[in-house]
Amino acid sequence: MDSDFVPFHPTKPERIAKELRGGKGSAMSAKKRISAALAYPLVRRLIVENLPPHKMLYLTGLLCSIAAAGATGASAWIMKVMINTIYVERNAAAVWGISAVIIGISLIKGIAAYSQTITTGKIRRAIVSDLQNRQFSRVVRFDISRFANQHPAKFVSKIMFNARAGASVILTLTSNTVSDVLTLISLTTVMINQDPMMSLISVAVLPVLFVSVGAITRKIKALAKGETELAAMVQSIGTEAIEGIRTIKSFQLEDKAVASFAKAVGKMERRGIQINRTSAMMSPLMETGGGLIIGLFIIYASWQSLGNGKTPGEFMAFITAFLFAYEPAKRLARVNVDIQKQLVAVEQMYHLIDTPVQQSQGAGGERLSGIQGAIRFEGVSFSYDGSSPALHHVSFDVRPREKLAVVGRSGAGKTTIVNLLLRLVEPGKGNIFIDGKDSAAISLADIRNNIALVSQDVFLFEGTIRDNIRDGRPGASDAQIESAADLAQVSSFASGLENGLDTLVGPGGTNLSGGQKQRVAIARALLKNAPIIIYDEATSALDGENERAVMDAAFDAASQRTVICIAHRLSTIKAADRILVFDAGLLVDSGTHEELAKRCEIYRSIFHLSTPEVVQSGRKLRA
Ligand SMILES: Nc1ncnc2c1ncn2[C@@H]1O[C@H](COP(=O)(O)OP(=O)(O)OP(=O)(O)O)[C@@H](O)[C@H]1O
Repeated sequence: MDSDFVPFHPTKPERIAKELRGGKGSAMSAKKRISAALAYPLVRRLIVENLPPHKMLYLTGLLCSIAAAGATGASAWIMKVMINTIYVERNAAAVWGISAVIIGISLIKGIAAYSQTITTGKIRRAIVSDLQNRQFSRVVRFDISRFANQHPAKFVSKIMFNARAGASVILTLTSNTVSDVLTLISLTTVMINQDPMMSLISVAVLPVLFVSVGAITRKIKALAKGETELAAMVQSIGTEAIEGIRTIKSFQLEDKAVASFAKAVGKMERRGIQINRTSAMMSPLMETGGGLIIGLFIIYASWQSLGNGKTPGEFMAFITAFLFAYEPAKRLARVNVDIQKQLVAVEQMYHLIDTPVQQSQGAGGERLSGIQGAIRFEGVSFSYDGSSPALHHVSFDVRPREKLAVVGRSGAGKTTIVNLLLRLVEPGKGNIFIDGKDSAAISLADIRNNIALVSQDVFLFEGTIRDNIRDGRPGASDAQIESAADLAQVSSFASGLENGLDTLVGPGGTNLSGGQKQRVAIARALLKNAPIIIYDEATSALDGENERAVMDAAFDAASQRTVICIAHRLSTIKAADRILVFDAGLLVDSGTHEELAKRCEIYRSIFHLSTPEVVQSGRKLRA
C-alpha cells in the first residue's frame, strides 16, 4: 500500500452481491466460529455487565424457579402416595386429601411460572434496550470510513439482532438453565428415592445421547454462521430499493429490484430450512433415547414388582418423575446449540461496542476558541482505498473571513477537502492547520464547534422546521431562529405553510422539496454562528433565482466568517474572493474568476460546458 494514503473501503454494490453469493472473502465466509475459549469470556462479560442492574428481579425469578422445581418434584412424588393409598390400599377417605394436595401443588407451580415469565420478560426487555442503545451510541461515533462498505440498514438490523441475541444468552444461562437444573435436581431426588438402580439405568443412556447431540450441535453452529448477515442483507437490499424508488421507477427497474430481493430472501430461506432440518434431528434422537430407557424400566420394574415386592406407586412415581424430567433435560442438551447461534451475534455486538471511536473524539486535544478562521493545507494527500489518491500533495491557505470557492470536475476531490477539514477522515500525509494549530492535535469537538457545514445530502430530523434550525445552536432564542430563517429564505416558503416554522417535517410531517430542505440546512448552519462555514453544493436543488437569493444572503450573513463554497453554478463562484481549481486530486490553479477565465484551461472547460457566460465578469458580493 502506498504509504501516502490511509485505507478507506468504498461502498460497492458488487461487494453486497458477493456477500449474497457467500463468495470467498465475503463477510460471511470470514466469520469465525465461537470456540469454547472465546465463548467463556463473552458469556462472562455479558452476564457481569448486564445482570447486576436487575438483581432484585433476578432474585425474584430465582425464588419462583425454586418453588416451581419443588412443586414439579412433589407432583411426581404424590403419584406414589395416590396409587398406593387409593388404588392399592383402597383407602377411599384419602381421596379428598390427596386431591387437595395435587390442586395445591399445581397452584404453586402455576403462580411460580406466571411470576417467572413476568420477571424474565422485564429483564429481557431492559437488557435488549440497553444493548441496543450501547451499540447505537458507539456506531454514531465511528469514523465515517466504517460506514463506507455497509449499508446503514445493515448496521441497524445488526444492532437489533445482536441485542436480542445478547439478552437470550443471558436469560438462557441464568434463568432457563438454572430453572431446568433445579427441576432436574428435584425430579432426580424423587427418582433416586424410589429406585436408585432404575435411576442409574436412565443416567447410563445419557452419554450416548449427548455425543449424538454434540455432533448435531457442531453442524448447526456451522450453518448459523452468517445467518445474521443474511438477515441484514435482506433488510439492506429492501431498504436500498425503497430509498432509490424514484430511480427504480424511472428506469423501470422494479423487476430487477424484486429479483435481487427475492434472491436474498431465498438464500435466507434455504439457510433457515437447513438449520431447522438439522435442529429437528434432535427430537427423534431424544425420543428414541427416552423410549429405550422406558422400555428398560418396564422390564426391570416388572421383575422388581413380581419378584421383589416393589409397589406400583413407587414405579408410577419414578416413571412420572422421568417423564417430567424429559423436557428440561432436552432443553439442557440443546443449551449449547441455542447459545452458539446467539454467540455469533454477541461477538459481533462486542466488536461494535469495542471498536474505538474516532481518535481524540470527546476528551483530549487542544482547545480552539475565539478563532479568526484561517485555514492552511500543507502537502495533504489522502486516499479512500489506500491506492488511488483522492487528493495529492495539496497546499493552500485561506485567510480569515475570506470567501473561497472550490471548483473542479466530478471526482476532483472537492468534498474530500471538506471531509479532511472536519476531520471526518484523517490525512494520509501532510497537515491541516486552523488558526495556526495543527488540526490533528485539536479536540474533535472543538473543530466541529467552529465549523458549520451545509452538505449536499441534507439531513433533517423528524420534528418542526424550527427544531431543525435550532439544532445549529441548541440555546438559540426564537428571534435568533427566525432571523436565520429569514436570511436563508426559509421564511418565504414557511409562511405559506399552515403552522409556519412550527410545521412538522420528516416521515410523519410535511415533506419539503429538496430546495426547501437545503434552505433549512443553511438556516441551521447560519444560526450556528461558527467562524468557518462550508457550503458543499448547498444550493444544488434550488432554481437559479432562489439559488442567487440564498447565496447572496448566505455570503452576506457570513461576512464575518471564513466561507468555503463548493459549487457548480458560476453565479455562486463569481461571488467568491478567490477560487481554487482542482483536477484529479491536484490543486491546479487559484485566483479570481477573471484571472482563471483568462488563464486556466480546466476552469474554462468546466464552465464552458455548462455556462457559456463564463467570460463575463462577475459581481463581487462582498469586498
Ligand atoms: N467513500 C468513498 N470511497 C471511496 N472512494 C471515494 C469515496 N468518496 C470519494 N471517493 C473518491 O475520491 C475521489 C474524490 O472524491 P470527492 O467526493 O472528493 O470528489 P468531488 O470533487 O467532491 O466530486 P463531486 O463533484 O462529484 O461531488 C473520487 O475519485 C471518488 O471516487
